[in-house]
Amino acid sequence: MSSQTHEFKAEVAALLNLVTNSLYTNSEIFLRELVSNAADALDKARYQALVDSEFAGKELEPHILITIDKQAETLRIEDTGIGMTREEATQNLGTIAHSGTLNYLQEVQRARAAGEVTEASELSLIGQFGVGFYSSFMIADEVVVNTLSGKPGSEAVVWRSKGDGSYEIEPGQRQTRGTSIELKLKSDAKEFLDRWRVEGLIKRYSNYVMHPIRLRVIDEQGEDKDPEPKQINAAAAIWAQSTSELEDSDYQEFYKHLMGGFVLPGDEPFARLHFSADAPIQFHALLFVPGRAPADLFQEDRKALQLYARRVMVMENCDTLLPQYLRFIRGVVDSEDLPLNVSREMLQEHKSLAAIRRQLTRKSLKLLAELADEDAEKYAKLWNEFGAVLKEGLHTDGGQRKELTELLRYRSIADDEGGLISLAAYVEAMGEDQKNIWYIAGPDETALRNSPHLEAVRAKGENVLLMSDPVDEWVLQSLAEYEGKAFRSVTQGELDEPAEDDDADKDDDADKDKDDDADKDDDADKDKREPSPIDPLINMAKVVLGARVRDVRASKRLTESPSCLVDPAGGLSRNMERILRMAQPGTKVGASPRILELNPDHPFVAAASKISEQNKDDPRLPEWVEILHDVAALAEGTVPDPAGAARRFVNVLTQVAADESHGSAD
Ligand SMILES: Nc1ncnc2c1ncn2[C@@H]1O[C@H](COP(=O)(O)OP(=O)(O)OP(=O)(O)O)[C@@H](O)[C@H]1O
Repeated sequence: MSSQTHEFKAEVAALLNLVTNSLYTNSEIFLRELVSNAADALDKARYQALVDSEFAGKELEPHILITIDKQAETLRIEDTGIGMTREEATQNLGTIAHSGTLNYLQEVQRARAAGEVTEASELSLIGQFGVGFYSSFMIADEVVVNTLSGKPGSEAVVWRSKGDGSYEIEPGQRQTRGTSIELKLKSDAKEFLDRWRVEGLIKRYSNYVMHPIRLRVIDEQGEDKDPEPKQINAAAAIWAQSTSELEDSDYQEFYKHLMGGFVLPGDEPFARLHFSADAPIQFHALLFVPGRAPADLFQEDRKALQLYARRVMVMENCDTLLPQYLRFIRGVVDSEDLPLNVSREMLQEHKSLAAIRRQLTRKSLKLLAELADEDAEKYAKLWNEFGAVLKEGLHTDGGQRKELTELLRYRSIADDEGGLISLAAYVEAMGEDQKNIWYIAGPDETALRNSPHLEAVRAKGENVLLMSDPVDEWVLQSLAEYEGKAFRSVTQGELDEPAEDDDADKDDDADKDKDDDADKDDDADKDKREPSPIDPLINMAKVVLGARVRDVRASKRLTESPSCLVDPAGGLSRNMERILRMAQPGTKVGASPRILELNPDHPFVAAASKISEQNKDDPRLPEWVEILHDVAALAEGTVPDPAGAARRFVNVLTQVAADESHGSAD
């Protein structure tokens, strides 16, 4: 087949434009990207040779050769990897493998224009996303790829492009399996013809690539200075070395390699776990808890642990080695006991992996628990990054519930600075009279801290956990109690009642039974209610508010505010309803009427009650009742009719002003 010219897909053209025009400050990353592609190709070849008996080039020694050609002013990165067929070259080098890459680049460009991105933060983002093959156009006027696939019957192809919107593809001459990528360096990129510059970059970014990387230099006269090119990377399986042989700096270097080459100051890992196991399965593991949550923590194709079998990488991202709720952990697992010549799908199912996973899970949780014990400050940072993910485990992994429960941390009203508290510390600080672990849940922590619902509990000197993470109440459904103390919401039921029926609390379905339960509890409440001095106002309020409230009653939880809205005991909390609606848009869950509680000791409530007692037809009463309802809704940010509420407030203020000017006129 002869030479053919193809246009790049639109997104590649856009990417190239961004790469050549915005990323010049970090142009050196191209070498790491190309070396990492070459290493991937070598891993793939090694694996393919094991599973496909027809695969060509089995005799080739896996390695990467970098050639600096000072005479031709080119840099070549060559591997004896899997190679590409014509179709693969068209597909892989003509389109963008990761859709996220383009979005990321656009974001960098936008943020740069707005002055929000520093060079360092951009570098760390590149490390996370990888700009890939196209980064070569940052430093090259032309890129020529010579490749031969190991697939039986493949023909060599040459792919070339100037990065200007099109590429050419034609038959090639390459005789051995693998790929060479030749870069015709731009005039301002001649620094990459310098041996020390290139060697330094390899040591910095690619030292732990598990294949030998060799460097060869051809001088200005075309003379080969290194007929036997020397290896410039360590290529060591650090995880298989004993901990006593390794220094902290070795781990730091390896972590950097694992994270794509960049770790910003302050983002160093929170903890690491390096161990080898012999029975029942032999394996080495080197795991890190990263110092910062990655951008892809909640994405399907996020980075996971690398799986090696006898030093051969068999899976770049093996997400079966740890449960989902530990998905933020990064590292390497290498086992002698895994079969190499099976498909990835079969490997994922292999029973050894389940055994490794059990050990890794147990040890990882222990590592976190130790960190929490030894360095509360560091653990608090870790919790802020990964707490939301860890909490998922309480729902999904009953076997580790105890360990996970001890890892939970909450902010609480006892600490205005936002410090975290464990459940153990909470229970430890409980007074003799306190029966429950109090919490308040809602979307906004500041609103929670200021909530009127806390008043009586706070006045008694009891602490309340603040739960502003959407998963918090879900977690409580699988927890229900800690050390025999039930979790109780300060916004639900009567505060001095014992904990409600657990079953009703645990059920997260807003089904009919649940509502019936809540009704039952509520009716029971009504029957045994003591008479209150504000009963006249309560009766009046029930008439004025009608179906908008489930009930009106005198409050035992308010000491300062005049009113608040509470959820019935045993029913779904307002926050939970909100979360269910978010999780299942269009569902009918929620907005069920709530209970209005009035504070008998508040002067406004007392005055309103006195008026209702003396003259239940007083024209001010309906508006005052509405105001008490408005104030309660306002405190939690759920006023149904803001304009109406504002009008009512102004009416009262106008009245106060009129009374005042009367008073001063007298
Ligand atoms: N040296 C090589 N040998 C064989 N295939 C290669 C080589 N270099 C690149 N490729 C192919 O081209 C594809 C695109 O490479 P590119 O670097 O753009 O993305 P990637 O490596 O898949 O992603 P990332 O760089 O984000 O990890 C690769 O997935 C691979 O299939």
